[in-house]
Amino acid sequence: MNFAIESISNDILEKKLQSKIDTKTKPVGALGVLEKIALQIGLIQNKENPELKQPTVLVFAGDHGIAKKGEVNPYPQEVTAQMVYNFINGGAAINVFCKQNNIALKIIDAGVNHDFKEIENIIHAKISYGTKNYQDTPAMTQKQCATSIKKGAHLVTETYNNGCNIIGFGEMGIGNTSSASLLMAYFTKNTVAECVGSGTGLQTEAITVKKSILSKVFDTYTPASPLEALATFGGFEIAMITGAILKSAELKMTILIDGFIVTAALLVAHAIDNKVLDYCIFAHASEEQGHQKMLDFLGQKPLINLGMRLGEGTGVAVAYPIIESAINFMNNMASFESAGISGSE
Ligand SMILES: O=C(O)c1ccc[n+]([C@@H]2O[C@H](COP(=O)([O-])O)[C@@H](O)[C@H]2O)c1
Ligand SMILES: Cc1cc2nc[nH]c2cc1C
Repeated sequence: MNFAIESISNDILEKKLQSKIDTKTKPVGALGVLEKIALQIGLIQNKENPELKQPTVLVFAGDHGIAKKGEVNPYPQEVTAQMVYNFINGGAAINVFCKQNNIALKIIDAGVNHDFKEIENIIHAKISYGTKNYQDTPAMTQKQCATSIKKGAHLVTETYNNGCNIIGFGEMGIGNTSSASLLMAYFTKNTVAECVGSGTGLQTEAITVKKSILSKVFDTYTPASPLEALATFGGFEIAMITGAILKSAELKMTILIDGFIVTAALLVAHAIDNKVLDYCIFAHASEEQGHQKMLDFLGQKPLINLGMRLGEGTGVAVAYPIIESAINFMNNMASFESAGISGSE
C-alpha cells in the first residue's frame, strides 16, 4: 500500500508558467488567487496549457457505530441510507450543483448499515454494515482499514482511466464529524474539545456532552501510527477517501478538498506523505468550528467561505467554476504582445 507521490516543484516550468501569467493583458498579479491556481495546475499537469478533463466528485457513504446511540448526533443513523437513496434519485444538493457545473458524480457504499444489493447507480464497496462503536472497541480492524484504502485508491484509478484529471471527494455518514474530530485531535494535537463542533446542528449543551464523550474515547487509545489512528477513530468512508487522495496524488490529478470530514481524511494522507498537499486545492471553509484550525494546521486558504456545513462534496461542486475561470484565463486571454497593448515601463 505504498503510494509513489512526486513533488510538483519544477523551477524551469514555474518560470514559464509565471511569465505566461504575467504577460496576459492585465496588471501583474491582478487575477489574484486565480493566478495561483493556474500555476499550481500547470505544475501538476507539467504543461503550460493546463486543461480540466472530466471533473468528477466521488461521494463515499458510511455508518458509524457510535451514532446508533444518538448521543453525539442529532439525526438518526438511518438518515445515511436515506440520503444515499436521495443521491441515487438525483435530489440532494450535490446532485443539483454537479449537474449545474457539468461535474460527473459517483456514489459509493463504503459501509452503510443498509443493504443496497439490488440497487443500481451505486458503487458497491461495502466493508461492513457500519463501523464498531469506538467507545467499546476500535472502529475497524487494521485489515478493514487497509481494504478501505485500497478500494478508495482503486476507484480513483478507474476514474482516471476514464479520462478524468480533476477529482473531488464528498462524504455522507451520520456521526462522522465525531470521527473527524478525533482524527483532528490526533494529528493536529489540539485538544478534543477544540476539535469538536455542532456537526449537523447540536446546540451548546449537547456539544458539551459530545466533547466529554469524545475526550473519554480519545484518552482510551494510544494509536502508534497514522493508519492505526484511522482504524481506531475512522469511518469506512473516511478511510476510502484517504486512499483516494493518496492515489489521486500519485496519478498527478488535481484534488479538490471539501469540508471538515474530507479534510480529516487528508490529515491522515498528509501524515503518510506530506507531498499530497502539492495536488490539493481547498474548495471552501466549512462552518464546522474545527475546520479553520485544520486549514491553519495545513497552512492552506480555502477558495470560498459561504457558511456551508453540509458535506457531500458540495463545497467542491460550488467552488469548481472558480477553477474553470483560472484555466480559462490561462488558455484564452490575450497577451500584451498578441493584443498589441503596451506593458508597464
Ligand atoms: O463537510 C462538512 O464540513 C460537514 C460539517 C458538518 C456536517 N457534515 C455532514 O453531516 C453529517 C455528520 O454530522 P453528525 O452531526 O452526524 O456528526 C455527515 O453526513 C456530513 O456529511 C459535514
Ligand atoms: C439531511 C442530511 C443531509 C446530509 N448530507 C450530508 N450530511 C447530511 C446530514 C443530514 C441530516
